[in-house]
Amino acid sequence: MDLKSNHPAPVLTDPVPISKSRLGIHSSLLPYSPGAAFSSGMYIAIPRKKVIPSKLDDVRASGWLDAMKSSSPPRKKLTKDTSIDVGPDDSQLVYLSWMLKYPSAISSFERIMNYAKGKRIALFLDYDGTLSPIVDDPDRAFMSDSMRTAVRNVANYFPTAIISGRSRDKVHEFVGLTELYYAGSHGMDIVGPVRPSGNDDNNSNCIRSTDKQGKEVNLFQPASEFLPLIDEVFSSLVEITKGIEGAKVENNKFCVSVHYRNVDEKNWTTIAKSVHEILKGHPRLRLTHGRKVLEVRPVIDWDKGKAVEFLLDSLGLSECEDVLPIYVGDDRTDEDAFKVLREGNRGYGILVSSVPKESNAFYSLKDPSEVMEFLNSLVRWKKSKI
Ligand SMILES: O=P(O)(O)OC[C@H]1O[C@H](O[C@H]2O[C@H](CO)[C@@H](O)[C@H](O)[C@H]2O)[C@H](O)[C@@H](O)[C@@H]1O
Repeated sequence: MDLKSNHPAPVLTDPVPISKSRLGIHSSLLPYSPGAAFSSGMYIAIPRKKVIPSKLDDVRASGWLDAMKSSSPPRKKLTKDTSIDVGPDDSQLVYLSWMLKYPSAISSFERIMNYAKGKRIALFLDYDGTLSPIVDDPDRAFMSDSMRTAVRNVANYFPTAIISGRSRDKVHEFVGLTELYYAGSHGMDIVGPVRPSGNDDNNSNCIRSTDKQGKEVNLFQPASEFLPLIDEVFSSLVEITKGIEGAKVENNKFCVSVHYRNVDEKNWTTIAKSVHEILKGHPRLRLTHGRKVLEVRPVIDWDKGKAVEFLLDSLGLSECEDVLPIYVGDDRTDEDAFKVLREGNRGYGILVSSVPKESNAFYSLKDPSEVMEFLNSLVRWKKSKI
């Protein structure tokens, strides 16, 4: 295998993801990595700030527990930028008012397609909660056959990539299609096309390889040096949480998920404390919050937004006025991608949510069944143009 790519290397920075700043976790509570710990020269050193204290009170003070509680549809709903308590009768009204800000991508379909006229659409899809419904057992989050058909059809007409927090192998196994590109571990493990220009690469994290079908691809793993550490931390987390009923630790290759969906709420503090204990010994790792899951990942400046940029570049679609990227996702980690599209005024983020949430997305869809409807509409629209 020879080394190819000219994508810029990730730079280690002070990571304050949207999710954290929104959740009240101050950046100084996140672990930092001393630059000296990195060997590849890819990273810019930043000074180590605060060491996270280990006391249980600090787990609470850092906002972890609040974040854990808010990681499932809460009784508190958001109207505009305000949190208020509402009764069940009001919830529909609140949802409708939220949809004024994030209109349905189905009812706005014509408008989106008017904007897409003359443009090439590139599609990016999250997996859990977007293509498959959220279920209690992460190993059984299967997508339906009809969704698979919809994704296959859409990938026949538009360059399409799945960008998931899961390991790339796992999400590929769940989706089971060869027509698309896959990015696992929140974009830290990408198999993308060999760039059309065939440009050579001086980035050691990008490797020219072949996929299972024998097609030439680029494998990009910006956190490859973290692999042994992630394995070690995975084992420690399995060990430290094994007495907590319902806890499940998932190895996602370049990140680790600690699930608490099936843990009694009275034990969430114990879960938080366990993860906190592990993280405080590993300043090169940080925490993000997902849907009833704590995710431990390397401190590198790489996320789903960067993965979208990388894939657009690999597809020869970056810096093109006539390209319209659309990203569909449901999770806090998808906000990084929504933000990239919104800030660059480049394309549309579509948030999948049945409850009001502040987001960097432009549009919304209620659930995976609406995602499927949207994908089918895209295919019908494209066919009508041919
Ligand atoms: O980026 P994604 O594809 O959305 O992956 C994010 C996490 O999804 C999975 O967990 C979530 O879905 C599970 C199955 O429905 C659910 O049980 C869990 O509570 C959710 O957090 C996956 O298991 C994680 O590893 C991913 O990081």
